[in-house]
Amino acid sequence: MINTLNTTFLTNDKVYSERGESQINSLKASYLTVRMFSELGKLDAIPSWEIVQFIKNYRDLNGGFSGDIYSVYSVVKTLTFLSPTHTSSKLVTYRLLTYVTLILTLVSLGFLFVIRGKVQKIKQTALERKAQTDRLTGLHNREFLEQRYVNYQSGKAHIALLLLDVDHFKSINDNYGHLAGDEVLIELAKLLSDNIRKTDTLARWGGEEFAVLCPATDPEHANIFAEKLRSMVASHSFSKPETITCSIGLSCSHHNEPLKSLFARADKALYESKNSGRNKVTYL
Ligand SMILES: Nc1nc2c(ncn2[C@@H]2O[C@H](COP(=O)(O)OP(=O)(O)OP(=O)(O)O)[C@@H](O)[C@H]2O)c(=O)[nH]1
Repeated sequence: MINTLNTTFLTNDKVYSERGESQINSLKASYLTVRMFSELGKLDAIPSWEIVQFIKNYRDLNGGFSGDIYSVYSVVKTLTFLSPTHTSSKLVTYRLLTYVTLILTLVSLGFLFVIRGKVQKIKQTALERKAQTDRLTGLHNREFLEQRYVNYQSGKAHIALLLLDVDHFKSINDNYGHLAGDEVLIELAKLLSDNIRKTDTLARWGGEEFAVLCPATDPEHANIFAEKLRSMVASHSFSKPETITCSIGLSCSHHNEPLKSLFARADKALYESKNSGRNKVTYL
């Protein structure tokens, strides 16, 4: 197209015009504008830089465009922008960008979904752990021990339950203060947890009372273990007061015995240990 224009409209004095002769800029401009519009369908075939270059040849002496040529230049620019190739390539780009954005959004959403699920699980686990943990000592609480008992019950072996209660704990509070009493409970919790098997479950049953569940433990070994704990507590050096003792009630489960009845015997045994002078182990 540019060659055609060149040969058709180039005048002797190298000025383009409507009729190939005119030196009037406005005529050149209007012709080129109309021509560009009519070529709109073919605009794809002409690289825009070629057209732009063509028009740039009309720079004035100072290197700028005269008003008319400048308007043609602008029209070409606009037409180039509106040309099907330009539009369609833009459309492809937009479409591509949309797909990429969509994929990125989906991936991000999926990622967020997974993260959210994990955070929720962590929160849930933390909540469950909190609900099953004694705040003062950090030991498991009664609810946790009850659940463990159900798990232990799957086997046929004995399960031993020890109830351990600090002797005269009220007098510790009275003589040394409630905080010192708390410290005794914390120290005792650590001492006990350091001296049970990994398979045993230690819990703070309430107040100054602790419980130990020992799976696969017959009465003979449960007695030996309870006695070991009792003497260990009695000989341990605590902060304030230095010495404390504890009484222990012990029972071993019969086949499929509910925790309630196992606990009732251990509690009765503990009561007997207290009544027979404390710092003792009783098995029932
Ligand atoms: N410091 C402290 N004291 C507690 C806590 N829980 C319960 N107690 C106290 O423990 C004391 C238990 O007293 P009692 O039930 O009379 O038993 P005891 O003085 O240990 O006497 P015996 O069990 O018969 O040897 C009460 O004074 C409770 O207030 C606790 O978390 N911290």
